[in-house]
Amino acid sequence: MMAPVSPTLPQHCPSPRELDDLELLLSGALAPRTRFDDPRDPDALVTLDLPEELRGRAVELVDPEGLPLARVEADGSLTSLSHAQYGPFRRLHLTPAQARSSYPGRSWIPVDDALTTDELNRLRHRGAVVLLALTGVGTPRLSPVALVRATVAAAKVLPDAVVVAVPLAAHGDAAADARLRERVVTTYANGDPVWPLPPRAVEPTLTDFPAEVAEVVRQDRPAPADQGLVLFFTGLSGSGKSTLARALMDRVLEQGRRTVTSLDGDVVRRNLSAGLTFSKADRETNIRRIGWVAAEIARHGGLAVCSPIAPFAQTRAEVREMVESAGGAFFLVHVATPVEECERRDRKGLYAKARRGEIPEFTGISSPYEAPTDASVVVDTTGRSIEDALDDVVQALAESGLLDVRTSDNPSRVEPVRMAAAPSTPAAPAATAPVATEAPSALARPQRAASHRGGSRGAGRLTVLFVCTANVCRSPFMEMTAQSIVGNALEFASTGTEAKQGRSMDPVIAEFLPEDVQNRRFASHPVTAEVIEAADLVLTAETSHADFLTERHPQAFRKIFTLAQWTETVQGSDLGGRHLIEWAGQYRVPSTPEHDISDPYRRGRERAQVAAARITTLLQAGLPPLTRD
Ligand SMILES: Nc1ncnc2c1ncn2[C@@H]1O[C@H](COP(=O)(O)OS(=O)(=O)O)[C@@H](OP(=O)(O)O)[C@H]1O
Ligand SMILES: Nc1ncnc2c1ncn2[C@@H]1O[C@H](COP(=O)(O)OP(=O)(O)O)[C@@H](O)[C@H]1O
Repeated sequence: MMAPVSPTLPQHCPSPRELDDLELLLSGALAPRTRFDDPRDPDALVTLDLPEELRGRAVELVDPEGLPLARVEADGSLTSLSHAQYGPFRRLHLTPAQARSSYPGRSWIPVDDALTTDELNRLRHRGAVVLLALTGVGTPRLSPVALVRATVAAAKVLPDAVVVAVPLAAHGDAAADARLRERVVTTYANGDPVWPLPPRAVEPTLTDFPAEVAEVVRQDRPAPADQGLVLFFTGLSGSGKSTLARALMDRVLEQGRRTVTSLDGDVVRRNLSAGLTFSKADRETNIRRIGWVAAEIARHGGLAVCSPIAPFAQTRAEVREMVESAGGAFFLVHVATPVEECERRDRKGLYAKARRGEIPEFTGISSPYEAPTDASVVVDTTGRSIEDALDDVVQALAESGLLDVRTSDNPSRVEPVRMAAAPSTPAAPAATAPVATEAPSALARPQRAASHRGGSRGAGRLTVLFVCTANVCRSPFMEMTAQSIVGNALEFASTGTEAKQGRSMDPVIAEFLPEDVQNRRFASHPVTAEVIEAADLVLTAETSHADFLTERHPQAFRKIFTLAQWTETVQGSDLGGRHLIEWAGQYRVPSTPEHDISDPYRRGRERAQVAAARITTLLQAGLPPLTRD
């Protein structure tokens, strides 16, 4: 009997294990148990863990999508509200009663792994059989869906076999789970013979299965290098998580074998976790969100690189669990740079603020960081170059068999460049990284078929792309002023994150263009992946433009700066051209709100004049170094 859905009851989504148990309780497969925490459950296995505030109350149990499944009373008794309608192989999920009426008089074979050719040969002599695929959380060595697929494939090899799927979960007590399994199988067989397969002496290999079964097993257990993978960097602010994560992503992208999704702490907080604070609860929510997204990426065989602080061991463990249950591998990198070094770097000035009490709950100062005990690799970046520290991660990854991005055979690898001139921050990397004595090697550059706006790329000439919002005011002003400053030494283009095609330049700011470029024709262009790819350097008006581009074109992040950030970064460097861009990509000063050139469009002549003057000053300082060899 189905009870009507009650809108007034509090709802609760049970864990995957509890959902499996619920299905079997409602189907009668766990008889004599009819409820969670049933006194007739001698092993107290089938339990329901309700949140404190719901205990002792009637509650509606819902599936992860909110479909009400059952009502559980204060005494634990259950009333079915609806049955799960979908899910792979749902048609094979029969209740014991349905199975009995559909398949009387057959032999029952409990199955919890793909069946080998030998095992199937034994079953050939059993006549009509039901292969009872026990697919619950934590039981099969294959994923639940793959177990059913493998069992269906195996049934086709037999003369007369059908498949019934039962989500019999494991509860963490091997002996009690074995008793429960026997009981469930007996309930299904209902007096018909049960033929368990004998235990295996050795683990089968792919050649031990019939071809169709082997194919299912192969797909479900990909080689480590083909598995979904989550690289999770954890450590204090300023420890080097983002730097190492980015450098690693570069390696992956250079290889071109895999795509990669970046879930950087700062970027996630501006998007997925916008509005969250740094309280313990909000940090946990933040990390769980990252974990959820990363696990979904891993589920589809992708690679996610996460770099939040993630200070709590329990939440990191939850992420590991999410990723592993999605079939992915979880590789934890502890960037263990001590707080003293992070504070000395203080790239964002946050430690100083935290010391002054201006930032409450700052990790490492006034909020805890629980160092992992389960890291796959631990890297202290103090006094080491980025490449050197990265090598620890790369080596450990290669040894794990999960990902090999070693580059000894890769001629395009750029060795660390000279660091004679560090950016103006006191925590300049020159202080922590050894100075390489050799001259920087030339960058190997991919051949590009198309160049922006049809302009042919001159021999070795660098292309600088300017970006603002609509490509009618700040970025065209940058493009034309840049041409006036350095002439043909560099190639320039501009675009906008929300630009339309073919709009002309704002006449108000155009008034302030240098004379030699006044009255040039201009038409706006929306940004495209090709435009970003074709540029050697991308300079934006505001941080938001740089973020916009970096999030959509993560492989280009090294060459994307705000104009003011670029100019500040390269001041004092004696490098030039491509080497300068490469160096700045590694050692940029952090972008700050003060770097933004705010939009003067339609805000009057005076604002336009201020913006024009600032852009001109920045270009005069930031472009000439690019023309050096
Ligand atoms: N109170 C406090 N504690 C720690 N960090 C703070 C805080 N307030 C702001 N920030 C800045 O936020 C970045 C850390 O965000 P995360 O999302 O990685 O933190 S957490 O994992 O949720 O704990 C961190 O960036 P990273 O330096 O990249 O780690 C800081 O710049
Ligand atoms: N060996 C190294 N590995 C990583 N970062 C380093 C290293 N040496 C110096 N640094 C500097 O330390 C800072 C680390 O900042 P960041 O990567 O943003 O840290 P986090 O993401 O952990 O906050 C950067 O300025 C980086 O250039």
